[in-house]
Formats: sequence, structure tokens, C-alpha cells
Amino acid sequence: MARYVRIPGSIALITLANPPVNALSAAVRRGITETLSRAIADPEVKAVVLCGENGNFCGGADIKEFAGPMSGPGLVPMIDAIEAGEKPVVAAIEGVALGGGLELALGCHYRIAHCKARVGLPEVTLGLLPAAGGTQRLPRLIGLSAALDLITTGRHVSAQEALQLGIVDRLTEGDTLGVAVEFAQSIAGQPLGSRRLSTRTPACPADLDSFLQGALVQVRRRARGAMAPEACVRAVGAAATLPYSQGMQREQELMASLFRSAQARALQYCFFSQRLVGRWSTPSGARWDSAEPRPIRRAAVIGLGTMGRGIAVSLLQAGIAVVAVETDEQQLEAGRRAVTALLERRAQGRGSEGPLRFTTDLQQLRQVELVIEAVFEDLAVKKQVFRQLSAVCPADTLLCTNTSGLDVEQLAACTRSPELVVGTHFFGPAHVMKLLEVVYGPRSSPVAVATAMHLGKRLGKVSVAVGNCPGFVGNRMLKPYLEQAHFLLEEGAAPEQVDQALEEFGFAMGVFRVADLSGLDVGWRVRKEAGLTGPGVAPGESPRRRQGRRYSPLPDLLCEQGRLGQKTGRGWYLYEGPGAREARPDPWTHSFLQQYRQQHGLQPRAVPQQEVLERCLYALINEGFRVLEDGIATGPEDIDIIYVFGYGWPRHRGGPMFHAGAVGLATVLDRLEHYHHAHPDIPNLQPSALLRRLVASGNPPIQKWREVIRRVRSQL
Ligand SMILES: CCCCCCCC/C=C\C=C\CC(=O)SCCNC(=O)CCNC(=O)[C@H](O)C(C)(C)COP(=O)(O)OP(=O)(O)OC[C@H]1O[C@@H](n2cnc3c(N)ncnc32)[C@H](O)[C@@H]1OP(=O)(O)O
Repeated sequence: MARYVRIPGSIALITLANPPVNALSAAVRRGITETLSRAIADPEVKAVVLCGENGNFCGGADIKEFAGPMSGPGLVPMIDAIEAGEKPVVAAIEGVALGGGLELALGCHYRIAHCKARVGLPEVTLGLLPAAGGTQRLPRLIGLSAALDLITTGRHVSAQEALQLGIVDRLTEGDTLGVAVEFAQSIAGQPLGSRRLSTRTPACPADLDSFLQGALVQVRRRARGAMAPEACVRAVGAAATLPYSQGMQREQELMASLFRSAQARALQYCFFSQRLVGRWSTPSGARWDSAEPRPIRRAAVIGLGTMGRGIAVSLLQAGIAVVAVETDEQQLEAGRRAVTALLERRAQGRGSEGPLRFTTDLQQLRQVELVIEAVFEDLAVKKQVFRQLSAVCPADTLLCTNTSGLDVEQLAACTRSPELVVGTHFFGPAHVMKLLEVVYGPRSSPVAVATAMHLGKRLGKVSVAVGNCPGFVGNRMLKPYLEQAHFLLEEGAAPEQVDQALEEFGFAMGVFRVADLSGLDVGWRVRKEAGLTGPGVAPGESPRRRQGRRYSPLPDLLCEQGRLGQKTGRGWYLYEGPGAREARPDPWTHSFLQQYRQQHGLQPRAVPQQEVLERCLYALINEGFRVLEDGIATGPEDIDIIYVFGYGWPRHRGGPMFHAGAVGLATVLDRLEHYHHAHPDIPNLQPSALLRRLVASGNPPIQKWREVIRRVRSQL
């Protein structure tokens, strides 16, 4: 909808009214078209002001409409009509002007923004391009280079930057609408020719061809198989090389190639899933809309290793006071130096941080409302810390453990108030990575979950509430994926071949590069504790079998050779030296694998790329279905958001569960059956009951999986 009023001073005021963000639904487009005609036809009206209600100008096209047939007036003719009109139209921008919202404002003759407003063309993040003239008007307003940056990254720009770039004409700290109305009165009757952006010539770099070529190379490197960034470069290129009308035609053609693409569907699914996971619930009935989070003003971080330092920085940047605790003065000093350096590096342009105190004295925790324990990943050590915390902290302090997979309930059992214990699984570096798994144990109270979820949001994270099991959601699913990668090496593949297949799929780094980066000793320690390698293994057990199933000792053997990854200068790959980052295929690894296969009588074979992808990804996806069956994740969206934000799953493929649906569940089932038949000693390849049930239910769309999941769970 759009409301129309004529206000004193011969100004027509058109207000977009479609809460919460005034998205340009068919009804809003109709409303704008009709009210604009009214303003143009009314001889009393000298100028028009366009604004949005509830403090937001416009969040862009209504993304929900993209899934169905589009109806109602088109955005392009509507914006063209505003620009071509003989009466000046002033956009009064509060809140956001994004996507079609900014394109609408670019069709207006002037733009006045509130100093807290944000503008941008984020279509690329939805697998699209700004196809209501954005790729043609913005370069004509701010030049090709700046427009290309905004359009290919989709980043939001502050009002101050928008003013500097020339996107908006004026900023106000006060009443945006009042300023816009006054401004409209002041320019009524002035010629509009130069204010029509479509008539301008864009400012272009001197060597246009090589500039555009360079931009294509850059987005291809950054986007790893995503189509939209490349289409954006081509559309912006058309603004530089073609007259406006032909540029618009090119924009429409490129949009048509993206609009119904699988990538656009995947990215739009991610957009809505990211919001859906905020509406969490737990099997015990706790819910986002009934559990009240506690306010957190003071927190403590126990342990200032890499994770603890990042967590402390995250809390401080959210304005929370932090007490940082280490066991001795030496560790404390190292932690203090590291945290200070991180804060200094991130300080430019940031707001003020909360106060920070360092101590070795746990008694200093009497005032804090929340503690995040981030000590060494060892259950016995963590239990000891939780006993101490429970003794010194007030009984109502929320106690969180930063663990990547240990049993949260065992830690809760060490405290006086087990209902106030939750897991907060941060991803490293904790002040950078966007994901937070909030792990509720069987006794975690609704308020504890709500507080941790709310804290995540305050820290700028995407928080996902998950149940308690070894590895939670993310690391539990990672295990079968890693296992398959190791089995593929045994069968004849090389690490770089497996990595290449995964990187071509869209992962920023393949599994072996990631292992080298994180350090191979991390998994080695976990396997030792689980009795899979080291002294805990029963004498006489075959090296390639553990607990009745196939096992690959390859990563253990590498660790035994001191090859721990980048930190030792060698792992699956070879590096220039310890700490170096550029991975080179290592002849040592190849001959080591050859010897290993000979020693175990394994006949190497050429492993096709398709098999690499299917075995690694479908094993991971299969575990995802089990996670859903077990109620550890509430819906497929939780898993997908965890993988997109925490594990480098390519966003344009929507996450593992979305990918399964896109490939076709029947195909995934069929391939898993095939591989399980070929490898009956790998239980992870046995298709899950839920996958079978979904296929039997006719491969419903992912939005309908929850119903099937509920039925399967109730029968288990
Ligand atoms: C064959 C070829 C045919 C071609 C025809 C097509 C022609 C199309 C022409 C032009 C196309 C233009 C494309 C666009 O404009 S795409 C949209 C671009 N806009 C965006 O990407 C902005 C998306 N929104 C946001 O970034 C945020 O929501 C923000 C506006 C910053 C507000 O953030 P916040 O305050 O944190 O609130 P939420 O994110 O939780 O959002 C609140 C609810 O509003 C829903 N929402 C937000 N934006 C939209 C939107 N554009 N469309 C629909 N719904 C939107 C959001 O989902 C939340 O609701 P819920 O929690 O129920 O999911």
C-alpha cells in the first residue's frame, strides 16, 4: 500500500506502508503508481515527497513474491515514470533504502537521508542483480568504479558514506520528512533535466576494458562459482558501453538468466532461514517468543587461549564489561597482550568497548552475570572449572562452555544450578566468525537458552539453538565427511584431488587444506581420547577397523610423523616453513599413501570427481538427516545455516540439506544405497530412516520437511 496526502505548501506526500520494511509488494507498487499519477494530475501539487512509514524507507522488492508468478505493475516502468515526471520527487530516506528501495530513490530527483540511514544494492546476495535500473543509474550517479563495488558486494553503506559518494544529496540529524518537505518546496519549479540520472554519462576509468576484465577476474576468485556477481559486472559494464535504453535491456536479459536460477533460490532460502533460526524452540517446549532473555552487562571469560581471546573481544565490542581470567601470571600476561592487540587492530571506526579487567583470581567473578569458559578442550579440565565456577559465582550466574562437542550435561552436573548451564560453541576466530551454536542440555532452562541466543545476536552472530550430543550439529556431521575423505585416499585419490573437487563445488578450502590449517593434532587428540588410536586400542585390533567398522589410520600416521599441518610446515601438503600458508602438493605424501596401500593390499583406482563429491557430501547430508531424526536440530534450516556460516558451505548452494533437496532426495538415497552396498563396513553410508521417509512422501519441498520429521520422531 501507499498512502497519499496533500500537505500545505503544495506538496504531495506519498508514504509506503507495508510493515516491517515497506517491501515493494504488488500492492505497494500499485499504490505508488496510482498516487504518483494523482500527484502529477493535481494542479495544486508542485512537488512530491516519497517516504516510508515506521522509520524505514524501503527494504526493496518483496522477496517472498519471487517464488511465485510476478503480478502487478513492474518496478521499471514505475521508476521510469517518477524520473520522467515534470514535478520534482524527493526521497526522504530513514532506516534503509535497499535493493529496489534504493533503485526507487535513484529514480527520484533528490535524496535526503537521515544520518543513521543505510543504503545499498544487496541483490547479489540473493543471487540477483539490481534490475530496476540500479545497474544503469548508480554508475551514472557515482561513477563506474564505486557503483561496481557496491553492486558486486551488496554491502550496506552508511548515510555518511552515501553522502560522500554522492548517492544522497543531503543528510539530516533531525526530522527527515520535515527537511525533505522544506527542500521540496525550495526546488519546486526548477528544471529537472540534470536530475534525471538516466540522461547522464557515467564517469569511467581510463582503460575501461582492462578495468572490467579485472573486475570479472576478481569476482570469479571471490565468488567461487556464484553467477550473480559476474552478471552484475556485465550489467554495470553495459552502463559504460551502451546508451541507457540498451543498457536497461541488457540489465533485464542478465536478470532473466538469474531470476529463476537454482542459485537465486538457494540464496533466498538462506535469507529466510537465517531469520527462521532466530525463532528457536526446544523439544522440552522452550520457545523464542515465551522465554525472556536476561540482560547481560558484565561477563567473564575463563581461559585466554585463541578462542577465549576472540570471545573476550566479541563481548567487549558489544559493550559488555569483561573479566578475563587465566590460571597464572605468565598466561595472563600473554592473554592481555593478545587481547589488547586484537582490540587495537579492530579499533578504527568502532564504537566504545566495555571495560576490561584481567585477573588470576576467580573470586573476582562475584559480580558477573554470565561466564564463558574457554579452557582446553578436555572434559576433566572443564569439569574442574565448572565445579570452581559453581562455588564462586552467585547461584543465578549463567555458566556457558565454549566446547566444540563435549557433553554439556556432564558439565551442568558439576554445578549447583544445572538449569543455568548451556554450551556456546564459537567458531574461530571467535571475534570474526558469524556462527554461534547454542547447545541446550536436558536440564537447560528456557531463560538460559534465551539469554545465550540473545547474547549471540548482540555479538553480531547468527545463533542456532541445538541439542546436546557429541559434536552437536556441525562437528557431528563433519565426522562422516572427513572419514570419507580419508577412505578416498586409501582407495587411490590424492589430497589435492579431493580438495579440488570440493573447491570446485564452492568450498573456499577443501577438507585437507582445512585440516592443515586447523592442525591435525586436534582430531588426533579426540581420537586418542575415544580409544580409536594410541594406547587405548585393544591389542591385535586391525589398524583399518575400529569398533566393528572401517577406520582409516592415515591422519594418525601423519601426526606420528610430526606432520601436524601448517604449524609444522607439513601436513597433507608441504609448506615453505612452519606457519607458512601456501599449500603445495607433497611428493612425500604421495609415496606415503602408495606405501600404505601396498602394505594393506589395497589396489589403487582412479577415483572420479563425482564420487569424491557424492561420498563426502552425501555422507555428511545423511548424518544431517540423523541429526533431524534425533531432534538435535529442529529443522533443515538450522543445519544449513550452521554449515553456511560456520563451515564454509557455499551459500549459493543453500546448505547441505537444501542441496540434498535440490539434487533430489531420491537421487541422494539411490547414491547412498549404491555406496553402502559397495562399502557395507561404513555404517554412515547406510541411508537414514528420515531420508527414506521423505522420499516415500514424494520428495516434499524443504519447507514441508518439518511435518515428516515430526511424524518420524513420534514413531521412533
Ligand atoms: C524473468 C525476469 C523477471 C524479472 C522480474 C523481477 C523484477 C524485479 C526488479 C527489481 C528487483 C529488485 C530486487 C530487490 O529489491 S531484492 C530485495 C533487496 N533487499 C534486500 O535484500 C534487503 C533484505 N532485507 C534486509 O536486509 C533486512 O531485512 C533489513 C531490511 C536490513 C532489516 O533488517 P532487520 O531489522 O534485522 O529485520 P529482519 O531482517 O529480521 O526483517 C524483518 C522481517 O522483514 C522481512 N523482510 C525484510 N526484507 C524483506 C524483503 N525485501 N522482502 C520480503 N520480506 C522482507 C524479513 O524476512 C523479516 O521477516 P521474517 O522474520 O518473517 O522472515
